[in-house]
Amino acid sequence: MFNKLKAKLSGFKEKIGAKIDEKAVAVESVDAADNSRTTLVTDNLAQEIVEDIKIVHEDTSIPIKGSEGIPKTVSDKKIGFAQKAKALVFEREFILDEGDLEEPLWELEMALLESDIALSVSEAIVESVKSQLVGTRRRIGSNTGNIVEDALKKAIYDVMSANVFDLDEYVQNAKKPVHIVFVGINGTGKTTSIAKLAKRFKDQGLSVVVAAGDTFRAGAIDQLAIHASKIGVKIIKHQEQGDPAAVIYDAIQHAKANRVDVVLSDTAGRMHTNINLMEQLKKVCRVSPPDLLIFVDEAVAGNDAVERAAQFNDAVPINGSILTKTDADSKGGAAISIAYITNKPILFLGMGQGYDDLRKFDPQWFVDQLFAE
Ligand SMILES: Nc1nc2c(ncn2[C@@H]2O[C@H](COP(=O)(O)OP(=O)(O)OP(=O)(O)O)[C@@H](O)[C@H]2O)c(=O)[nH]1
Repeated sequence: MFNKLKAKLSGFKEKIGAKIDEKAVAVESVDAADNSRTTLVTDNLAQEIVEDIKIVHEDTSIPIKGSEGIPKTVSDKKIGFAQKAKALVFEREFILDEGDLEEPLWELEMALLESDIALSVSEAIVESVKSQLVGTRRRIGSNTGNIVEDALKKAIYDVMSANVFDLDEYVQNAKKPVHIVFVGINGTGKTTSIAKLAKRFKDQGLSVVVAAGDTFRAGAIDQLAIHASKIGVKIIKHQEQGDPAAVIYDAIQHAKANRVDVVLSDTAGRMHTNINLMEQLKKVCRVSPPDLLIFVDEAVAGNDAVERAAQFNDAVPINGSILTKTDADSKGGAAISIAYITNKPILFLGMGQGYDDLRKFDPQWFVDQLFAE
């Protein structure tokens, strides 16, 4: 899971960590020499100091009094050097500037884009890492790996955690029956996700009915019926090509009459551009207004899934997304981008074909996975 992205993040961590270490060494050598500035400075040592100053000078954009050019005499060197050392090192700390991070941050952005993370999301992550690292005082000898990892974790967590929403809690507390409609294109795992959620709610002690609202695709009704019988929940179905609004209406009536807690309505796969099917979906929502409309797509589709979610959200506002097939996803781009782009939470991740392979989305868990050994 997310192997390619993990490798890229780890590469970035090492690269930027090396940069920080390089700077710490340069600053530290200036610091060390500063402590001995009252001793006699030999020509060799003076040369070393000049080199140190060059490194520090190149490595920082902090304006330092007297830093223009390399001093010419040994005593000039001593004075210039002492001023620089004071400005850069304070109680064995040093400051990272933008120049230190420019190249690795550029590489980070490229790596994020290659991982199918949407452009605006990649930019937000890079900006966050930059603002966390640039201008901050770093203790010489502190663990650079941790510094970088913490910054990356926070940046990724922040873009993923828009409007986190607990569906279990919502369903437990909502007025019954709770009606949830599932939308998305064909073959992404919509029906399987409905079956997984039906089992989840049943395991939580709730009664569930599923509505076979995909009357469009041959075999879709049977597919849902097989799931329903395996899980042991009731299905309401009509004939193929029937009116989905009528099927779903019947499911709601059944739930009300029999005090069923949750109605999960399947719908035919469609794009937001499919006018007839979108009109059909609007009719379903008019006849039996859903409490929640959930968009389902596959994580492996990367940017395509994110774009579809955004387009769907514009056409028929969704309440959140389920991303399926994350077990087969090496890039992680859709999972990282979708909440930020739609401003609606990811609710669950599909992580396999079994009914229990559904994980409640937790941005902290996700971020930890990205940095797990
Ligand atoms: N590996 C993996 N496979 C999944 C996951 N979720 C669903 N699948 C598989 O994806 C395939 C398509 O799933 P369906 O549930 O039939 O897809 P759908 O979106 O309902 O498709 P339509 O009925 O055509 O609308 C099936 O073979 C599922 O077993 C998942 O999280 N991981």
